[in-house]
Amino acid sequence: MTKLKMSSADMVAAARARITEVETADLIAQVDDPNVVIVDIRDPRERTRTGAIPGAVHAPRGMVEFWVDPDSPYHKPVFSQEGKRYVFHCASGWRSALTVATLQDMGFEAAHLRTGFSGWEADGGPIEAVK
Ligand SMILES: O=S(=O)([O-])[S-]
Repeated sequence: MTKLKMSSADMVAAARARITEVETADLIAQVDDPNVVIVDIRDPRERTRTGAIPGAVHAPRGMVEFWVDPDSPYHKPVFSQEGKRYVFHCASGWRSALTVATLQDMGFEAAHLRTGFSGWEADGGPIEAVK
């Protein structure tokens, strides 16, 4: 078997060491804050199965770099709002850590929810159904 230069766990740890992590209780307290944009990068099936954070923007992980980039043909204006704080999340905080580290490299400021949606659910954060 091929020995990888870096494991996925190492990549997540390296990303987490250089990005801003938001605690679940803090994000629950900010869920209605109009200056906070929560971005869900999970797959549609995960969202349908578990529901989602109310008001969260869904951005498939595979498109995030293109959606935030104003020079990309795939840019989404939701990522060009002045004065907003962007907080990305996935299920357990691994994909969002890698995503936010990449966005940091691009110069796009964002944080991630450390525990992901699983922590949100466990801590009683509000959830809306996704069809
Ligand atoms: O990437 S993950 O933490 O949602 S498994």
